[in-house]
Amino acid sequence: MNALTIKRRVVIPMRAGKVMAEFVSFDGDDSGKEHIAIYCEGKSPEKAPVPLVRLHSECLTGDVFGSGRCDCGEQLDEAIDLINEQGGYILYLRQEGRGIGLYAKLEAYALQDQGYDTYQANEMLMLPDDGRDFSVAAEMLKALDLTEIRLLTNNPDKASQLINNGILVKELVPTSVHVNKHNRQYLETKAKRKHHTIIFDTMNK
Ligand SMILES: Nc1nc2c(ncn2[C@@H]2O[C@H](COP(=O)(O)OP(=O)(O)OP(=O)(O)O)[C@@H](O)[C@H]2O)c(=O)[nH]1
Ligand SMILES: [Zn+2]
Repeated sequence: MNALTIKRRVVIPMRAGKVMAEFVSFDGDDSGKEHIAIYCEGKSPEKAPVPLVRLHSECLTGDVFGSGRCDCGEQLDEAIDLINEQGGYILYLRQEGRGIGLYAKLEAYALQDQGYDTYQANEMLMLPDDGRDFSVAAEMLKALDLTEIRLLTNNPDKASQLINNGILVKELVPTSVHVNKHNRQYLETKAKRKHHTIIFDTMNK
């Protein structure tokens, strides 16, 4: 993965002006994917000397349309709340469907409707069960001068990929789990097959 440099910083008032965020674009990524960093200064930045960072993989269905098949939309809202409070960054990574793209994710959903789990469905399509390479996130962090972070995630692979790419993850901050009858099996499968730290006894049915 090439080193990246900052291309542009632009302020965007989010949530009807209640959350002021800076959107940052980058030069140097040959993949052509338009990954974005979203920065909030935080209302009490002195309380969190090591910045909070969320790596969020794009999920059009969840992030934009509030799909109940996953919990991406709720997790994104939570991350915005936290960085607005504590200060920090969301790296919004254009890795729809864990890297397989939106159309393929819809194919995978159709297979899940026939009984396959979230990883088997990808494999049935001859696609990686999780094709995400987070080295680009490490390069985005370096371009932002962030080499020590607190990482908001339940996914151990995000932390290990960042560490392997030169980022010091000083703390793992768990993200909430938002369960419903449509996404329970998806969440359970992530915990079982990919060791996500998901605590089910706090989840509603
Ligand atoms: N292929 C596939 N992708 C899915 C499915 N459900 C959700 N996704 C994608 O999974 C990704 C979820 O990303 P994140 O929330 O950043 O990551 P995570 O691995 O769940 O880890 P956390 O940091 O703990 O939330 C998004 O790109 C979604 O589009 C599915 O059933 N199949
Ligand atoms: Zn989702």
